[in-house]
Amino acid sequence: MAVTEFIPGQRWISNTEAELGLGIITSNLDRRVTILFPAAEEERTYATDNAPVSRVEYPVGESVQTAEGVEFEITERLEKNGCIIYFGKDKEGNELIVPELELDSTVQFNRPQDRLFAGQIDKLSRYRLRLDTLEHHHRLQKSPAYGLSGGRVQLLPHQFYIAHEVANRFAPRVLLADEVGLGKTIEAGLILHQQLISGRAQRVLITVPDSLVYQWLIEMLRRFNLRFSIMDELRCTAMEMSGTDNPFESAQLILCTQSFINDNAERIEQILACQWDMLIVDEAHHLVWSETETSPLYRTIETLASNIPSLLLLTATPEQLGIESHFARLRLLDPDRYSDLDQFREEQTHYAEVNTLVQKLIAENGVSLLANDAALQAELNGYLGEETSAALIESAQSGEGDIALEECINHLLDRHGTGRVLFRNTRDAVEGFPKRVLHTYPLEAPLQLMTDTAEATLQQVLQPEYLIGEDWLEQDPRVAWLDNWLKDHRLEKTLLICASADSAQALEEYIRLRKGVRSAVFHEKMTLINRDRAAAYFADEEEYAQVLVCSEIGSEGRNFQFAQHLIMFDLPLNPDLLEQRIGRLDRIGQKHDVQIHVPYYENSAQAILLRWLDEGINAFRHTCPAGQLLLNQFEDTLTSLLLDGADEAVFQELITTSQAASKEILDELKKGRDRLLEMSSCRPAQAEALLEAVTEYEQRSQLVDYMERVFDQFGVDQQTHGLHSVILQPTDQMIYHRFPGLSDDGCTATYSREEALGREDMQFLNWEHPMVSGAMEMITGSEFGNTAVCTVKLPPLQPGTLLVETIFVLYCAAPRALNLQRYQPQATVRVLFDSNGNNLTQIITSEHLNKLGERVKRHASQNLIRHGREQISSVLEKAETAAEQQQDTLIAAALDKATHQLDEEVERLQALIKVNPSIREDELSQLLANRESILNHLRTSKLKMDAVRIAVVSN
Ligand SMILES: Nc1ncnc2c1ncn2[C@@H]1O[C@H](COP(=O)(O)OP(=O)(O)OP(=O)(O)O)[C@@H](O)[C@H]1O
Repeated sequence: MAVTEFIPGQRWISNTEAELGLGIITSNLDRRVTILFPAAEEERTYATDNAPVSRVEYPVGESVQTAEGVEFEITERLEKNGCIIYFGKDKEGNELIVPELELDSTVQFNRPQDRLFAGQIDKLSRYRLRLDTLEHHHRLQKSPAYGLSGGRVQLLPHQFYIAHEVANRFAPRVLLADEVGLGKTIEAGLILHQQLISGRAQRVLITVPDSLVYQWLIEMLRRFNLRFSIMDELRCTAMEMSGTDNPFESAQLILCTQSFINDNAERIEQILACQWDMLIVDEAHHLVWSETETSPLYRTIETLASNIPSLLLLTATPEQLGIESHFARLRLLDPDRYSDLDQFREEQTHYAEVNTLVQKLIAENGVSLLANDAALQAELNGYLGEETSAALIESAQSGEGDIALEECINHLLDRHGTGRVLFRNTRDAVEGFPKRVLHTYPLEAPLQLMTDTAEATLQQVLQPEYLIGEDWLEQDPRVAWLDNWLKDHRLEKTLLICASADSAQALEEYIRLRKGVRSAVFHEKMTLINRDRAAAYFADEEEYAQVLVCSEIGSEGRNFQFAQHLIMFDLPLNPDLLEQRIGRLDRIGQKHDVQIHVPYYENSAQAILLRWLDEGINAFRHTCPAGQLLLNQFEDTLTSLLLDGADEAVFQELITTSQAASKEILDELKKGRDRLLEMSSCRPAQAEALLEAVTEYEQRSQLVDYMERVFDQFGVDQQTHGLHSVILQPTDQMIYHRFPGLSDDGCTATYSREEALGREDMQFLNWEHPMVSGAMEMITGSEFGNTAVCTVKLPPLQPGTLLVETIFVLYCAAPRALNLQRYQPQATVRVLFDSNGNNLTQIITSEHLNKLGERVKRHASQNLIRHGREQISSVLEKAETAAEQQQDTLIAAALDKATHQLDEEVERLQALIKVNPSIREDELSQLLANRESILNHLRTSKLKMDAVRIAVVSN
């Protein structure tokens, strides 16, 4: 660039820092030019021969503003001493004379045409990246897997089915009740992630038992890239002392323990003062409720639940505290629907009838029954109404039996199942779990216990260390047995659970200090940090504790599936607690059979309980969904046997009747609610289709290609690390100071889900990772790559012809949560005209230009644009007109798709509401309101020019 071109008073704009606004040349001395940017109050000095700036000259007809904010349209321009004087008229028709020095400095050149004429021309590679970004963005938003594929998790059908079912609702309120260890935390994470990504939720509160707070923190971060802030009394007080009014306002995602908020009026008030979108409560079986008494924790959660739109309750053992508490948790989800306990009890009995019908349809001759069996058809009428069932029967009769059958079952499950509020997958339905093997070790009872235990309490007989007295560690044969067992299994990680924290503490101290065992302890009386330290020591792969001694409640919900041995130092009376214990090891990720070891005294209460749990109700080797019901039924007989000693005949009778009752209840559950529940918790065909959509959505090779270009353009250094992984490092050449999701130290990242599952030290790069979505947002939300100039050799065209390619997007200022893109038929509208006004859109494609287009140096491009400005402007006008002609068709197509989909959803919900009381009225009104809002916004969409590429035909 010639030195003389910079003249003080001229207006220029920075090519690399457009956000500085319009600059003024203040000096041009010694081959250095200084530019003041008044809007940003910044000054820059550049070498005159390579200053990254462009001259700004407005053409006649353009509307601009003076520094005082007066808008005027330019009618004439005059150049004087290298600077321009603009003449124009303001809105009132007053004439103005404005030297360019007095123009508004805050202008931003974001529109592609403005940038183009301001000489801000991007590289061709950036232009192409912008267009690809728009396409990817649109494809992702339209996919049914949108929001669900970002987690570092295995693609398990039962989890994705639930997540998809729930995440697509507005303000979902559900109870996630999969059996222990099937991944409720992951399901909640998937739902949460989807709601956050789609903009349906922004502020989330998770509350969990003390022992799980860090586990949740880590799971959310490493699996879903969600960074929660832990809030506790100390942190709140510290924040308040440093001037924060309400500590809960300080973050969007907050995690706290249930003990912290329990009955804590002041903190609850602060929580309620914030606007939350979602509340997640883990181990929700702690929320105790009966018709006569409500626990403080229940009341606390009830207060929050009635103020927060979306609610996820998680428990593996929903009926652990009885049907009342189960009912009460459902009541938290929907107080209107669950208002009467007796009615609820009654309803439970009807599930069997629906299930019988479903089972008939599932049977081999289901299609023929549907088509021909008058009795079944009459029954169907009763459940689905005349219209629906007639249509189904007719399609079954006209050869579309399989489709009709599937639809019929779906309708029945939808309308008469429990699936709307309650999801429960069982191990029987989810494959791939290892076996459970029980080892029992009869021991001789210590002398004290052989004599007088008549006055003993139930707790004492079940935890006999309380009977033995202070020196139990020396006297208790279970301790000696443990010592020997650990010696024989030195290399095996073992989890030991006993009921009480005190016993756990004493036992661990004893085996560590007296017996030299590498051990750690974990119970509710420890600080959270120490608990997590102990768990980490146990989990360590090299320097690990051989045994982790846990109390009952302390270990609830924890992940210890890397261990294979579980010692039950005592046994809980409640089979659900037994299941919780086994569930620490028997969880997703367990690679071996689970070995359960139970040392017990012969002829003691423990021996009785062991046999009842094993022989009577088969609770060790298999999950026992009937556990609570069986305990209710037999608790009196069982406890009197435990306290008074075994009368063999009575005991045998107990075992036999328990077996029979267990079988009966299981059969009943299979016939009724549980079978329906299981079917509506995961419909395999839909789950499979969803996982296919997730795999399709992932398109790993496209992502690799896309991100390589992104990193390259943004100046992030990438080195190949492995077959699917890269090392990413920020550099001094980055075009912005920071790259989203990339820390100053850089990171290693893999594109492979399989590798990411095994290598937690690596980031899992997928379309929803913050680095990828952040980069996409940076590109589409800014002017990045929205102008380009190239030359092309296209022999039939006259050399010198200008080709103007314009890209439009259908734009609408709507809340993100409405996700309007999914209804739009295409990502962009492309129009291409030559300078003679010929529409060549169909003849010269983007691919042609991408392939044949050759780079033009910046200075030459700027000159070209300056000289061709008039021609280009008139072509751009034509392009806008041509695009506008498509606008109505596009909007109509979007409206059509949205109406079709939303009407279907509304109809489904309306039909459901008539027969299934689990649908909340507000769900329907919310859906209707959203439908309205989506359609209204779509109607106001406008095509907006997003990018321009000028190609000059060369010879
Ligand atoms: N899809 C998945 N991919 C990888 N790991 C998973 C997946 N689902 C679950 N896991 C792992 O399996 C274990 C059990 O999952 P999770 O803690 O979510 O189960 P849960 O049902 O909440 O258990 P609990 O009933 O004990 O509370 C965890 O270690 C979790 O990380």
